[in-house]
Amino acid sequence: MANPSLLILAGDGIGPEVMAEVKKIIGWFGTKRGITFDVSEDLVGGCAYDKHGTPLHDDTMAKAQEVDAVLLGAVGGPQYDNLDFSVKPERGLLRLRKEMDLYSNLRPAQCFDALADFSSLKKEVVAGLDIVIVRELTSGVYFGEPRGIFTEGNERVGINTQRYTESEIARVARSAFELARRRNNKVCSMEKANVMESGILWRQVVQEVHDREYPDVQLSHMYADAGAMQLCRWPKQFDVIVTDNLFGDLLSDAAAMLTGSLGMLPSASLGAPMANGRPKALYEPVHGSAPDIAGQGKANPIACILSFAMALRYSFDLGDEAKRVEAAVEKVLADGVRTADLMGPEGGTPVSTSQMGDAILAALDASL
Ligand SMILES: NC(=O)c1ccc[n+]([C@@H]2O[C@H](COP(=O)([O-])OP(=O)(O)OC[C@H]3O[C@@H](n4cnc5c(N)ncnc54)[C@H](O)[C@@H]3O)[C@@H](O)[C@H]2O)c1
Ligand SMILES: CC(C)[C@H](C(=O)O)[C@@H](O)C(=O)O
Ligand SMILES: [Mg+2]
Repeated sequence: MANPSLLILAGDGIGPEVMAEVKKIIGWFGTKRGITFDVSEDLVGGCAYDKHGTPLHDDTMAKAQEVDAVLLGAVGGPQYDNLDFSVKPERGLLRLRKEMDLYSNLRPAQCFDALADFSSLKKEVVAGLDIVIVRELTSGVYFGEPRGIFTEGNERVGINTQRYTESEIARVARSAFELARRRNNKVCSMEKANVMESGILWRQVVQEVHDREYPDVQLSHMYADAGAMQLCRWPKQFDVIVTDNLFGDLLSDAAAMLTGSLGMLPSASLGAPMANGRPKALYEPVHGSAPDIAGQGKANPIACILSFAMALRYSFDLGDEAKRVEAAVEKVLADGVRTADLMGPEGGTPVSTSQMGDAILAALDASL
C-alpha cells in the first residue's frame, strides 16, 4: 500500500522554525517506527505572495486537495500589513479552509501538570484541564456577503455579514456531539442568541440535532460573552464547547492562556470523508507567525508538534502513536525543559526551538 501523503506548508515567521521540529519527528517515525509518510512541501502566506504574487497558488491548492493531510505552520507578518486585502497572507489560509470545506476545527486546551503553576490563572483552576473547543471554520462573518468597505454619503462604511445556514450549523453540531460521546459526553453551545438572529438559529438547530440524534449527550447553551467569563472563572466545567467561527477564534486564544502559552495549543480542521475514508484535514498550531520572536530560535514548537499528533490520531488512525508523542511532550515538560514563553517571572534558562524538539525526540526514543 502507498505511504500516506502529507503536504507541509510551513508559511511565515516562526512557521518554518516550529515545522522544522515536526519534520524531525516525522523522520523519527520513519526510522524508529517504520511509519513513513510521503512528504511534499510548498508555500502559503507571505512567502507565497513574495514568489507568486498570491498567498496560495492554484497548484498548491490542488495539491492540498489531493493529499491525505496538510500540516501548516503559520502565516502573516507586518511586512504584508499594507497589501491589498485580497492577497494578504491570511487569505491563503482562509482559502484552504474554505475550498477544502474544513468546517470542524478542533482546538483542544489541555493543561499539562508541569505547567499548572505557570498559567496566569490559579493552579486549582487549570490543573487537569482538558477541554475541546469545536469552532465552525468555513462560514459565519469570516465569509458572509455582503462584505467590503463602501462609501455612504461622505463617509466610509465597513461591512461584514454574519450568515449561517441550518445545514452549516447542524454539521458542526454533529461533529461536537460525536466528539463528546468519545469524551465526557457534555457539549456547551455558545452564541449570542440574545442579540443576533444567527445566534437564535444556531441555538435552535443545535438543540434540534441534539434532541433528534444525540439525546444521550448532555447539552447546555451559553451566551458567548458569559462563556468567555466562565472559561476564565472555572474552565473545568466544560468538556466540548461548540461555537461559531469568530467566537471560536476569540475563545480559543483565551483558552490557550489556561494552558500556559499560545505556543501550546494545537488544532485539527476536519471536513467530510474523502474516497479513502479519511477526512479532509489540515493541522496547524493555533498561534500565528509571532513576528516579535521570529528568526531568533525562541519559538515553542509544541503546538505544532501536538498538531502532528492530532494528524496521527484523526487522519491516520494511529491513536497510540499520537499518545506516544503527547506523552513525550508531557515528559519533557515534567523534566523542566522550557522555551522562553514557558518561563515564569522567577526566570531560568530557556531552551531554543530546536533544543525543545531534540528533547522531545529523546523522550520518544525513551518510549521504545
Ligand atoms: N493560523 C495562523 O497562521 C495565524 C494565527 C494567528 C495569527 N496569525 C497571523 O500572525 C501574525 C501575528 O499575529 P499575532 O501577533 O496577533 O499572534 P501570534 O500568535 O503570532 O503572537 C501572539 C503572541 O504570542 C507569542 N507566540 C505565538 N506563538 C508562539 C510560540 N509558538 N512560541 C512562543 N511564543 C509564541 C508571540 O511571540 C506573540 O507575543 C499576524 O499576521 C496574524 O494575522 C496567523
Ligand atoms: C490568521 C487568521 C486568519 C486565523 C483566524 O482568524 O481564523 C487565526 O487567528 C486562527 O486562529 O487560526
Ligand atoms: Mg486566531
